[in-house]
Amino acid sequence: MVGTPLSREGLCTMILFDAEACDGPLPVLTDSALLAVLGQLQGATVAVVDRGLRVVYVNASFARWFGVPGHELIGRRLPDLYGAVAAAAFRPHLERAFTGEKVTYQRLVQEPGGRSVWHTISLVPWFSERGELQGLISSALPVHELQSTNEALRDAHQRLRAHMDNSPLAVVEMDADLALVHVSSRGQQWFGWRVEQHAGRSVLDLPGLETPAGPLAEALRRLQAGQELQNRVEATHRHPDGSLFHGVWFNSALLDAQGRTVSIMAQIEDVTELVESTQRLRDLARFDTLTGLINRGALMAQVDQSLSRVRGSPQGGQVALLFLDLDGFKLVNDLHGHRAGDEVLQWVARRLASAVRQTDTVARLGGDEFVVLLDNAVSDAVVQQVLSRILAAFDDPFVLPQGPVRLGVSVGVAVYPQVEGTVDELVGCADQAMYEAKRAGKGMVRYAEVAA
Ligand SMILES: Nc1nc2c(ncn2[C@@H]2O[C@H](COP(=O)(O)OP(=O)(O)OP(=O)(O)O)[C@@H](O)[C@H]2O)c(=O)[nH]1
Repeated sequence: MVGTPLSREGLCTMILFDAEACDGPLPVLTDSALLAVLGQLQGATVAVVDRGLRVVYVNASFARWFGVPGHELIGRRLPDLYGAVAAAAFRPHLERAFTGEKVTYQRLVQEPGGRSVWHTISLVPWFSERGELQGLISSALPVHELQSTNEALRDAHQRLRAHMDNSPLAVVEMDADLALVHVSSRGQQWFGWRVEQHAGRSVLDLPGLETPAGPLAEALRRLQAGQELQNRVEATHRHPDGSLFHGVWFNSALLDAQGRTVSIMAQIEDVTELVESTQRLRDLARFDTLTGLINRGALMAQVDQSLSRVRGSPQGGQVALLFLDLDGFKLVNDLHGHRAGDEVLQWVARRLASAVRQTDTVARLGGDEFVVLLDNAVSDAVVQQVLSRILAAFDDPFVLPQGPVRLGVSVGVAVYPQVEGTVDELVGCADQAMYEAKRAGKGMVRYAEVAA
């Protein structure tokens, strides 16, 4: 059939199926491509127009659409049939098709019953055997279901994206290789990631992750490997302005029918405030708020560790506890007020911290009581040296706005293993020795008694 001119009879035979369209004068169409195209258009609403947009062929469906016998449409111009508004809407498509391009577009069409239905409109250029453009074949097929489904999907997608962007969490979507696919606006803000800029790069290689090789990488790897469907992990990040933030990543994997991970979504919650307040609480539990030195509880834990280390070490070693109580401190409060007393305690803390070695520990037990713990390279000579520096730290007066204040200190010393016992016993021995120093006249140093 290809290449055979289509005769009036041939076309009429074809149009016999479209009885309404067939009566009346018919043009002779002479293109095999036209025949081929028309043959494939079963179920479609079809019209053929010449270069002047005059109708040369319509099928029954097209005639039904206009509610007139087909022959009444032959010779009429499309713009006249459809009206100016509709014609203006499809003119650009016609113009493209007249350049020789096959054009497909979708249009909401009012059906004869009044129902609006989405149609796919195809405009196929119709060429003569000599390659001259004769006109266009227009076909319309209803695609309502597909279109509605697409619209519903697009709506759902847009709603989901809007939810993602409104969420207080940052949402990051990755493919199975952890390459960035989508990042919500909050994620863009927190991490500085842009899909246009970072698409295809593994999230673990992007800027802003402080712990890329740590637990986060491991959690994502378990999802990639299909070992878990969801997990939760904490990680520390940096905002584009350089400030730190702590995030909890709630990750989930999407699997295909074969059970392979195809997508990973992370929803990240900013828990910086929580982490910082927990840290503050921990600090409060460990540190003395007035002086910033560690407190009694933290000191006891540290002495315990030091004793365990020395006891467990084949080389052994010494641990020295220097128990300090200020002499006549109550008078500072009484003379200058509690606030001045606080200031002196802060000064004492600073002077003690600079009197000891870097590896030594200074703690405030409460009131005017301090403990210095020496647990590293301790010898009798070292204890002596540190003691004399501590005593020297009280040589100079503490200068308050109210005037200079002179203070002394009494010190009790307990050195393990010369003094044996539990942490409490050791600290108790140093405390007892400090009382001996007080009794001996203050400003003195006394060693705890060594068990016979
Ligand atoms: N300013 C201030 N005073 C405190 C604080 N804690 C305890 N004190 C006071 O410190 C004093 C400690 O009492 P003592 O050790 O008996 O007083 P002291 O004058 O040093 O007596 P001696 O040790 O015998 O020389 C008390 O007056 C407490 O009220 C504090 O945090 N700030």
